[in-house]
Amino acid sequence: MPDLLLKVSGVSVTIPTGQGTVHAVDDATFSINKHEIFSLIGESGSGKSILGQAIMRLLPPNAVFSGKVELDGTEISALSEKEMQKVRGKTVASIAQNPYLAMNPGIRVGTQIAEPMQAHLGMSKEDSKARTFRALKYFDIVPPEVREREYPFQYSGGMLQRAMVAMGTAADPELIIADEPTKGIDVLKKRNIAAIFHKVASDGCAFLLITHDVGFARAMSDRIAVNYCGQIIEIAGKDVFFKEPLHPYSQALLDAVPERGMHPIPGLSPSMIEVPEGCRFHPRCPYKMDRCLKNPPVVDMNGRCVRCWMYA
Ligand SMILES: Nc1ncnc2c1ncn2[C@@H]1O[C@H](COP(=O)(O)OP(=O)(O)OP(=O)(O)O)[C@@H](O)[C@H]1O
Repeated sequence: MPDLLLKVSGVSVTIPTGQGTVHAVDDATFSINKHEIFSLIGESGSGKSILGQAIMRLLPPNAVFSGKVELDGTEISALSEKEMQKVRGKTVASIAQNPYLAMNPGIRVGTQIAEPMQAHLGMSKEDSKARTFRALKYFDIVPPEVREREYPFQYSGGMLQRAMVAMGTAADPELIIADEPTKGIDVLKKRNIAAIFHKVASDGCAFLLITHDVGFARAMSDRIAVNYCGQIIEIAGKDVFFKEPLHPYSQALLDAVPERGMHPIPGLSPSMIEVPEGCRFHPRCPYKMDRCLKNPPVVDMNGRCVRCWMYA
């Protein structure tokens, strides 16, 4: 039996806006095992980041959350903000999209990497400094005694990205949530990020990768979840998923990648405010049936899940 780390049960998030209520996440249910790399893929605006924020409890202040998130047996969705602050960084850490926004420009990089070690592991300044040196070397940020004293603007983009991973992993979290780690970076840097993540994962850390980069998800993951219009519509092991995606949206998403001819997905992405009735993909689905106007059940086939009437 794999060792369960994260269990997300029936999580929904709505965000009231002047234009109406955004149904950002609807009934998300999945789990991540220890040491597993789990990717959440899907079109831009489909609610992937909001789901990551819901797990970290870093939602916009007006967002309405329901459901349950358990991490290592603790229901973190029921913790007070003060208790959650201890969990953030220590058990679950996030790596943001943009290192230039995520790191404080006025604080030396070494100090920023050492901070979670002091806050979460109770390390002294000296011990955290020694460990920061080791982390900088580990992530090829050298020479550490020079780099440690530098500010973010003195780093190259790739180096800063690695420093951000060093910061995220500083307190040995069990789970890292990385939101679009390859956004806007070239192929070479993407390979670097993949290598770094594999290195961290081989040391025992699990990952929730949030990405619309299907190729990156394929190279990295053990399992894949596909998000469409706020709902997870398929979860499968990486190999079976890429060999035989079941949901018509998953099939269309894979056909849209360059290796498969870049066929555009027909129709427009639906509004997250006025979401389609029943199956949210039915207005664009080539296999649409009458019953697709009703909410499809999630069909579980030995751990492979698909939200589609064709398999019910
Ligand atoms: N603070 C907010 N207030 C209102 N709506 C928001 C807010 N943040 C996100 N949304 C909306 O929630 C929906 C989901 O957004 P989210 O950022 O999670 O999508 P995504 O799949 O991560 O997209 P991307 O890949 O472009 O980051 C979108 O319709 C977005 O406009």
